[in-house]
Amino acid sequence: MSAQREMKEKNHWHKPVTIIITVIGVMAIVALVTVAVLQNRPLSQKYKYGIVMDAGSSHTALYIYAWPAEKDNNTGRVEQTHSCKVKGPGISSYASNPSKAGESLRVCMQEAKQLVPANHHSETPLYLGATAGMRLLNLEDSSASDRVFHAVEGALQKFPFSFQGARILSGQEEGAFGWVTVNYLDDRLKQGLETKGALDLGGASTQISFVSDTFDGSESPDNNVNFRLYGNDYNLYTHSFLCYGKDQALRMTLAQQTLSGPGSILDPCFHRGYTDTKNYSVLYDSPCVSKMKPQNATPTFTHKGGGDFLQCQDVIKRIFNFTHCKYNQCSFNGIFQPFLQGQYGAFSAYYFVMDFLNLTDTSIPLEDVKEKLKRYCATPWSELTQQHGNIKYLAEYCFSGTYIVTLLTEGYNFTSQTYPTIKYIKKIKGSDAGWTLGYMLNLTNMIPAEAPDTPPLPHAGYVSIVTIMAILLFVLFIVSLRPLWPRCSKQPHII
Ligand SMILES: O=P(O)(O)OP(=O)(O)OP(=O)(O)OC[C@H]1O[C@@H](n2cnc3c(O)ncnc32)[C@H](O)[C@@H]1O
Ligand SMILES: [Ca+2]
Repeated sequence: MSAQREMKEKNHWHKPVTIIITVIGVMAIVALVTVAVLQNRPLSQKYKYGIVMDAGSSHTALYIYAWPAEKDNNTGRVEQTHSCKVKGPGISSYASNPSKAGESLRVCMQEAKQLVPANHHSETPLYLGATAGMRLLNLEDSSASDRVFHAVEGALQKFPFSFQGARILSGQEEGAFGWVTVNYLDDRLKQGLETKGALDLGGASTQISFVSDTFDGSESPDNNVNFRLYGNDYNLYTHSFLCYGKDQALRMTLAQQTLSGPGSILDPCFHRGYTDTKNYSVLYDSPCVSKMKPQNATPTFTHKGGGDFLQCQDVIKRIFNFTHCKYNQCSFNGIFQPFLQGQYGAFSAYYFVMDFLNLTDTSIPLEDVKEKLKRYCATPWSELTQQHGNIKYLAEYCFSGTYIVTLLTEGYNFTSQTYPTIKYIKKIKGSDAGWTLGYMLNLTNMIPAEAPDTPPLPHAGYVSIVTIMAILLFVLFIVSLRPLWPRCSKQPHII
């Protein structure tokens, strides 16, 4: 028993001072880890919002974007949380009744008011950007375009957002911001990866934008946009072809076939059995074709389908001018274009049309794409309407598919080899491909010119290291108390 008492006396762990030191040590380490972790934890996710209205030639769409409030500068963080398609045509169609243009936006704006939290309304920027439809109206009748903008601005100002104005984007801006959107959503900008080109086919204009090593801007400064994003310089080639969106291209193709003012035409881009009566004054009511209007023609003509892909390609080719090029190389209409390079994302009507035709898979060889189009165009109109009902755009898909293939190959010089570099896309990571996101990122300065400083460690790594170090310190502390440990080996044997 005396040996047991002696052992208890030698066991310093039972000394109050040792117990106090150990407890304080443990508390200090727990406090250290807690403070370090809490101090550096990511702040609670508060969001900021931005709204962009895309006033296109064929329709207007509203997009709501949201991003974590404390991380404006981090790429890939801004996401589209909602989109709303405005009912009715594009705002340029309201030239003779501008107040209706403003009214048409109301439903989508009400939706935005519901979806953006009320306490964020006044700090949420709202932009409206108009593209080729308003560009054409502005060319045709600038005071009519001013009246439309006036009505639209009046309607948007009535909402509680921070309205930043409505304006026409230049073709350059439209092309460049489409490229920014695609590469931002793909996370290529921040990581300094090779960028993707952007192909946008609208109703009234079409844009091509890409980075090419052979292009430094000197040959054609009008087609050059320079960006410095996240510490990388980009020399972007971009061009917007006004009148080469699919609706205006269809007008031009029809105009090509009615130059002499015939009473009827057999259009190879429409299906056999298709027939419609069209008004000359309606067809030629656009600056893209107004100069070609035949004199002394009857008011209407009969538009009949011939259903022939190859002939359709021939009439489409006639709207492209390949005769002059003052540069080393051109796409068409004497416009400079450097060598194609890298991958391309093709969106808007490129996607709608190729999706309908089941041709979004670009691993299908270009020759097979043409063969499928040939068969599709040769399908009688009655068979198509039986199969699909009377859906919108049905009559136009033969033209549109043929136009896309012709624009890409004859216009932009894509070949059978380079065709697979194109991907037909609608959305990237949940956000629509288009110029709107790039436009907002630019106007809110959300993409910095220089790469932002990032903490050397992500939060999880930081927490792990602090915890491991604290445990290590604790173990060392315990080991350092070794002289105070009970000496088990010298314990007297109890017999
Ligand atoms: O860029 P701009 O030229 O101003 O025109 P937009 O912005 O109005 O043009 P969109 O990309 O919205 O649409 C391009 C064209 O595709 C048409 N379109 C929309 N949905 C379609 C679908 O499902 N199938 C075929 N065409 C479609 C639309 O009417 C336009 O003619
Ligand atoms: Ca558009």
